[in-house]
Amino acid sequence: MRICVHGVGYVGLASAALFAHDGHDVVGYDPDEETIERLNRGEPRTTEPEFAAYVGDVLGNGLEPSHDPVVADCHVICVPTPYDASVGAADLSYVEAAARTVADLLRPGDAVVVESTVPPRTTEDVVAPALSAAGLTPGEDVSLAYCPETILPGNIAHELVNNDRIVGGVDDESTDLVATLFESCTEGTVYRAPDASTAEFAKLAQNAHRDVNVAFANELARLARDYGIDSRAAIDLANVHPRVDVLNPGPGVGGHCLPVDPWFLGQSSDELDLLAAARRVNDGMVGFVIDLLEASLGDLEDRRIGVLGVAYKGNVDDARHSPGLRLADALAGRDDAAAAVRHATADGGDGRATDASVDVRLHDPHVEDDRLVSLESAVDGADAIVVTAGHSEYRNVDPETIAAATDGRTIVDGPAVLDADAWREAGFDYVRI
Ligand SMILES: NC(=O)C1=CN([C@@H]2O[C@H](COP(=O)(O)OP(=O)(O)OC[C@H]3O[C@@H](n4cnc5c(N)ncnc54)[C@H](O)[C@@H]3O)[C@@H](O)[C@H]2O)C=CC1
Ligand SMILES: CC(=O)N[C@@H]1[C@@H](OP(=O)(O)OP(=O)(O)OC[C@H]2O[C@@H](n3ccc(=O)[nH]c3=O)[C@H](O)[C@@H]2O)O[C@H](C(=O)O)[C@@H](O)[C@@H]1O
Repeated sequence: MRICVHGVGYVGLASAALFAHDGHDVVGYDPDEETIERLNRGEPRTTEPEFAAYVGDVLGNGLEPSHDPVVADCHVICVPTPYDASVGAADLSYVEAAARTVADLLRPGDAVVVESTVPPRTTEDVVAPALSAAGLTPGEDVSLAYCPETILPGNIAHELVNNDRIVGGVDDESTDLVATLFESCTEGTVYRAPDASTAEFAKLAQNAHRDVNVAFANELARLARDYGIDSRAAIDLANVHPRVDVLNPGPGVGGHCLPVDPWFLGQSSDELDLLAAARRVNDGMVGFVIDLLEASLGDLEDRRIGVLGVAYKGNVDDARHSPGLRLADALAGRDDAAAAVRHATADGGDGRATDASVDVRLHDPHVEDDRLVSLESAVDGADAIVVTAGHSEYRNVDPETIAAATDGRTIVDGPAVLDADAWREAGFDYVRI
């Protein structure tokens, strides 16, 4: 089958490679020139060697990167779906643009799959009408189904092939056709949803579930501090119960999925309550880190703080909705950060931005960003260091070497990746969430 994947970022490239490995003739279309050039050079944008090898096996050999979309038996839409906080809704402009592109290429009998994460009813109410505008009706002339992607950045090569899938079409024939396509290329079970909207809802429910569960761990961490208890020790003990599985607290929930998907779920409903509270708890962790810094340093005015890790979590290169960047903005007292934190706490949460102007130095070994400096510069003369992403590189940093460079002796270990004893022995006030 000839398949055209629209958008070859993190998700589209993975899907395109999956289809190519199954023997399909795949074109990976992206309007971003650099993305296509990188692929043409055989340099996919990933920090995961296994996934790079998986893509490398098919690049130019079943998977052709392209600046132009092409006629195909199946079109797969993997474009961005950011959250537009100014209007409190998903920005579906990329999905709409991709659907219009597909509409111009569609032939009777072709199939269209939406993989982008979208609010419930998007496939039915946004994609289907855009496709129909060019004359072919989904469910009658062409197939249309929603099949969410569930790969975990950090473990893409494994999850791409092994995760179960959900497929929901605008009619049974669409569901069957797309489910059969995925059954052929994956090892997991492919579940048929009653319709596209149920599949969209289920995807969002998965991410909202994780967001709420991280919020639970984060709230326990804040409670534990008030009792002078190490939250991680308490959580480990709580987890010995066979039906309890508390996640890890940390400096906040980042990435472009968990922080936005609960809002997608509540976009056309007034019922969002627990999920909104969880969002406030997770966004408020930046304020909690500032509390920890103040407890150790006192007033933060004119302090120098090294923030290590601006990726949204350990060992990835993606800095979207990064807790590290939000902390840096809040410490520097930037207006946009203050506004974001106020937004998160509008209902009385306790995240906050400082009024102080702090000299923040950012470091990350995986992310490309002009604001980043070397590790040496990030810690040089620092009053405190905060680890905000649990990259493997930070585990091996020698506390004695850092102590020789810093002015202060405060370290806040957000994801708890450091050797507490070693840092304490080097004279640091070691604090973990
Ligand atoms: N990154 C992840 O781990 C996961 C992401 N998702 C969802 O998948 C979707 C895509 O996310 P990512 O791959 O992370 O985004 P991304 O930003 O890495 O990639 C999206 C690509 O789409 C391209 N694009 C933009 N407009 C286009 C158009 N009209 N036609 C064709 N291509 C276009 C962009 O140039 C970009 O390369 C989002 O809805 C996201 O929520 C779902 C599961 C996992
Ligand atoms: C339900 C679920 O596990 N969804 C996954 C999630 O990927 P993502 O990398 O965003 O998830 P993650 O590893 O939980 O990390 C999200 C954020 O939550 C934080 N986090 C995570 C787990 C934890 O115990 N504590 C914690 O603080 C991370 O540090 C990070 O900032 O969202 C992806 C997506 O939809 O984009 C999805 O494909 C993935 O399967």
